[in-house]
Amino acid sequence: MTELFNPKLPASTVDNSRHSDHGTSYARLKTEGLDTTHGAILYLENITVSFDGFKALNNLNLDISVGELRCIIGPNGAGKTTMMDVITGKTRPTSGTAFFGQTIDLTQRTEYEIAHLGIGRKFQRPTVFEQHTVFENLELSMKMDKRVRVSLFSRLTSEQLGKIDEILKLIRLNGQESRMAGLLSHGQKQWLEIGMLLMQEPQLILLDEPVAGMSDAETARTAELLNELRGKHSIVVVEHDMGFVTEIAQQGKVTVLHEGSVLAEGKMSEVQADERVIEVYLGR
Ligand SMILES: Nc1ncnc2c1ncn2[C@@H]1O[C@H](COP(=O)(O)OP(=O)(O)OP(=O)(O)O)[C@@H](O)[C@H]1O
Repeated sequence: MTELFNPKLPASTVDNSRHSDHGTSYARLKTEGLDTTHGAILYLENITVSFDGFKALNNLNLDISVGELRCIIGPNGAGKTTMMDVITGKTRPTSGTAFFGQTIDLTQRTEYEIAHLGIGRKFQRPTVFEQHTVFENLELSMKMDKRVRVSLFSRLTSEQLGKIDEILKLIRLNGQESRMAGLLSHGQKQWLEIGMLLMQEPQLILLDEPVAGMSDAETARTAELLNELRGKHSIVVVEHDMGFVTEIAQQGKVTVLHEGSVLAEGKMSEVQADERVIEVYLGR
């Protein structure tokens, strides 16, 4: 399910120029209303989550930089989903801090507030409005973003239409805008949902196993899509498909979780060569 948000920002922080002087509107790396002076958008420090004494996360530390595309891998039960749940406020850590920018402690915010602050999460299974067209799905996402001053029944401006058009191209659904979303393939629904997230211009995007269940061709296209978003958004991807992770990680950092902690972190080639990672996850 996509979590929709509508950041409650003072009008002065809303950048109305973003559609005009930066080319593509989705191509704008924004940290509106967020203090990222030290370059990080997310800092998890010593996060522990105990379920009846069992530590799903155990002193987890993680920093994500503004504009980074970080892949998180690790065996089943390593704590990847629990980590995403802590970031989005679904699970409260037993101890530790989770900062969004320099000043916002996510552990003190509700799930609803966190979504409104601009952290967008896409769960593994796609949830689109099946009875609506592709175009309407994107339109509805934009209209649910309260920063955009339109009602559900108002007409779209040419700028808004342009933005939908850009996103349609990015998610490879241009030419399919009149199709019912329910008729799309699994992969196309996933892309549409990513497009719906992008319509809301999130500050941080969390993707949970985006290529699970996709065909090889769809997986390859999803890698292309994420590579196009590289440097334009701050993105955390949890994924088990190592071919896909290699494609999107490129020279960036990959974090390996194991038993609730970071086991290894570095370039994909480095973590793939790490004996401990081979032992617990990748195999010989
Ligand atoms: N609500 C809960 N109550 C008790 N234990 C839980 C709860 N949620 C998660 N766990 C346990 O915490 C550990 C971490 O689970 P988590 O789902 O975060 O792992 P994961 O890395 O996402 O695994 P997968 O790759 O299979 O999705 C697992 O052992 C899981 O059984």
